[in-house]
Amino acid sequence: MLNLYDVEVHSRLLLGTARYPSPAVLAEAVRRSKTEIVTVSLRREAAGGKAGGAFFELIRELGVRVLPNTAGCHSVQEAVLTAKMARDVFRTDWIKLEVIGHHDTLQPDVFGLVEAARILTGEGFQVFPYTTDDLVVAEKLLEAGCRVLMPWCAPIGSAMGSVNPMALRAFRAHFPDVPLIVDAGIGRPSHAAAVMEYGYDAVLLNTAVAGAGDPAAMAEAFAFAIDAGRLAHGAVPLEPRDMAVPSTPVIGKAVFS
Ligand SMILES: CC(=O)[C@@H](O)[C@H](O)COP(=O)(O)O
Repeated sequence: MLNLYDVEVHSRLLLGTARYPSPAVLAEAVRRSKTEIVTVSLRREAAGGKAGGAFFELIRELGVRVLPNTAGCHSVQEAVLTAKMARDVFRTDWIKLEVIGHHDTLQPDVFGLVEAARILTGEGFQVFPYTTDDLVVAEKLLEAGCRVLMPWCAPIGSAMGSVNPMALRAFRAHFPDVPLIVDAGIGRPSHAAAVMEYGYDAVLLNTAVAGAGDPAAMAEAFAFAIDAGRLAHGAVPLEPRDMAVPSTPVIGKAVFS
């Protein structure tokens, strides 16, 4: 079981709800992913006016927990205001906090992120910060009151998978007791399995499912991969070696003799 701010969930896949070909496909992807948590961009959907209302209704009907996000916010003020609106709309203290700092990479503005996290935790929010793999920033986020961290593995929507596996492993090792969710940049189920093998607690992804040829089938594939990665981590995988090691060490002997 995964414990996030005292809420226990079975599924270790958190799914984004943007860019699906249709609401029906989104609903089917959510069902086949077996996710218990979806993230929703309040700014993007609210910008649709009436359509935004219908979308929020659809999300409520999915029967999963909502993690509203501040996607598209580029300043502390915008992110804090969006979080407060999201709390009213979805009646939850959970907020996935994004403060975007760079137009090309959509890299978080980590200074603004820490500031916004401090303000929001002070107002009773339970903050899921989308951050880089920088350990110092992560420490500051914990000091600001975050009890979950969400490091990226590659830029949002890039589908690259982990571009710096060493940093992600160090991040995991540095915060053994903090729930860690890899967020953004996952492109394939194998990428998700890899970060779960590093010992991450969960994965949040959107583009890789919404943009797939068959989003619902891909959602299910991710669910299997995440479970496989988790199982493999618990089974303690071998470390790679430089040299060959014979897998059949004793030559000429009968099996088990
Ligand atoms: C939906 C959402 O929250 C994204 O901002 C998130 O970071 C996912 O990124 P990918 O689309 O790369 O999976």
